[in-house]
Amino acid sequence: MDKKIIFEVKDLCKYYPAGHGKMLTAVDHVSFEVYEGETLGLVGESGCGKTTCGRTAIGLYKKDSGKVYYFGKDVDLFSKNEKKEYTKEVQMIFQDPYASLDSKVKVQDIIAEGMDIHHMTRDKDKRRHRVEKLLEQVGLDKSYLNSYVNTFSGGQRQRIGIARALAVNPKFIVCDEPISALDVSVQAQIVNLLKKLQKERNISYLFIAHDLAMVKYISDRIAVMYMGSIVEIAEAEALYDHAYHPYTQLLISTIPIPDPEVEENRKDEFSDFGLTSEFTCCGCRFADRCKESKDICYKEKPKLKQIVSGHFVACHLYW
Ligand SMILES: Nc1ncnc2c1ncn2[C@@H]1O[C@H](COP(=O)(O)OP(=O)(O)OP(=O)(O)O)[C@@H](O)[C@H]1O
Repeated sequence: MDKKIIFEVKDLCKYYPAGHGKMLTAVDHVSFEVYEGETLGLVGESGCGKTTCGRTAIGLYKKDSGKVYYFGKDVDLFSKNEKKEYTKEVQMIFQDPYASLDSKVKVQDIIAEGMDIHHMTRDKDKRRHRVEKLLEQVGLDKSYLNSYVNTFSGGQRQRIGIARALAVNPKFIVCDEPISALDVSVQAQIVNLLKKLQKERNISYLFIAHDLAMVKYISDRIAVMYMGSIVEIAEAEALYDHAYHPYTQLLISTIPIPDPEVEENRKDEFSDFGLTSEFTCCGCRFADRCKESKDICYKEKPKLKQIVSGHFVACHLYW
């Protein structure tokens, strides 16, 4: 059976003013699709544009160019009602559960915020009952209803953030590094909760992360981002078994191995590349860091092309 695409971006671009009349290309002609019920991981180093990409894709930031389709329909052509439905069905879970939840607002009002905005119920008992159910679904006691989050741990706060997103029955959630601000001991719990909820509700996720081990665990497919562009996209297993792009290979090689000797040698290997954020106006942005770069890599930006079924790579080494 064919998988259904629920969300798609084509040639998405986002620029930021960078002073002296210059613009920073944070998202550079990015295209991807998200299937119903799947998790698409989006990985890359800090500052490569993951957050900007996620936020621009769902309209939290205004795009400079490109198209976004939801269930095949161009979101720019939505009617007022379709737009309302879209903003209900597409939600976001934020990186920092301390900054994203107002500590002066009661838990039940935080969770019910979207329900109130979308007038989902005017009946106070029904509203409370629904919030209690959501608290249970995210693994919190319903007695927290009238509490404030300032006494909560990071993990508990993130569960509230998840309940808030779930309250409006979303079909697609952008999870922006939802575990990176949490203790390692609770990270797996939150990821497992997201997996459980996805199974129960057939939600699709765009899961933004820089922890490759965790993203492999949660994702069906993974897109690798480097300086604003997607350089490789494939099924999670395929990407880790056989990464084609030299940048993906480098990223995978930096996943920690619990052996101090191996780690020491690998540190040297990684530092050879040197972290550069210089802008290459044409050509592949990874060329300066790539051990295998050729002339063409400095002249022409490589296009994302399918190398084997379902596995796309933007690299001149293969064409
Ligand atoms: N509001 C803004 N104005 C100007 N530049 C910005 C703004 N927001 C982000 N940037 C820049 O855009 C680039 C991409 O940032 P973004 O936060 O999207 O990356 P990221 O991959 O999500 O990073 P991180 O993992 O650290 O959150 C960075 O160079 C960042 O400094």
